[in-house]
Amino acid sequence: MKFTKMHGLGNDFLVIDGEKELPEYASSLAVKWCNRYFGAGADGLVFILPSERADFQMRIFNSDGTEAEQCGNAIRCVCKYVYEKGYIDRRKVSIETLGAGVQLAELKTDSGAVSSVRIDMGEPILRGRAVPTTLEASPVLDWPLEVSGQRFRFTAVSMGNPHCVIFVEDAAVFDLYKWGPMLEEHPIFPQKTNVEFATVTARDRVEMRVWERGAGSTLACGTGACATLVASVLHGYTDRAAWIGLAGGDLYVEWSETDNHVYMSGPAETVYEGRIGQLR
Ligand SMILES: N[C@H](CCC[C@H](N)C(=O)O)C(=O)O
Repeated sequence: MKFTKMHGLGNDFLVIDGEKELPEYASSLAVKWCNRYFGAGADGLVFILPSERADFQMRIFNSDGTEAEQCGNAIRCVCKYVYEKGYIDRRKVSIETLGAGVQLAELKTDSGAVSSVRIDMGEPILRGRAVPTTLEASPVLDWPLEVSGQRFRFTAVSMGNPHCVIFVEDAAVFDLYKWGPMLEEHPIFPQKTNVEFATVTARDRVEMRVWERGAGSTLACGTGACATLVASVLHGYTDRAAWIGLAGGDLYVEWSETDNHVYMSGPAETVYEGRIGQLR
């Protein structure tokens, strides 16, 4: 089976095109192919499929085989792919997702290649399933959480997929590998969660490092960047548009006051095309 290796700020994917419907073995294929030693290596496996509601449908599987409702960096890669393959001849494209509805994208091109994509990521869900119903009514933004003796306060924001945003002294040096896995699997998150550690450095800039549900530490997380901006605005730390600085680079995120939608802008790159599995 052929694939195209792509990434958004180093959050990398194997993109599969040409399937008419999701293969039933998609999950096990993700585990096998995303393995960085025994497979091609990636944070996720992405399928571009036909859609009756949008120009295309995107399905995304984490490297542990779990399917995610949405993926910000992958959706930018999908938009780049379909434009540069000539499937569309316009700079606007709609993508159906599993858990975030149909999302609209605007492409910026430079001599025929897509240089960056601006995605309407839809409305943030603030009382999402990441927060148990017992706490749902509370106006409190910061939820208390204790993990092996360490107390945290987090803001739960869903972008179709769950995010737990924690503001820390210095995200760039925070011990992601120690606390990320424990928070990802904490029972307070019935669907598990992506975990963002954030440090506000200006009204228009937040440094963020991410431990992703089903993928672990990645260089960037698009939905996580959106969740981080929303949490920062809710706390009054930043304006409604800011740069989110990630290990792999910067994303520009805006939370519109007019339509309450979150808009994420950033690059997408193609690395190579390959084929995996027995050639004969
Ligand atoms: N691990 C995420 C899916 C990928 C999201 C991330 N790579 C992005 O760019 O949004 C989850 O299980 O919700």
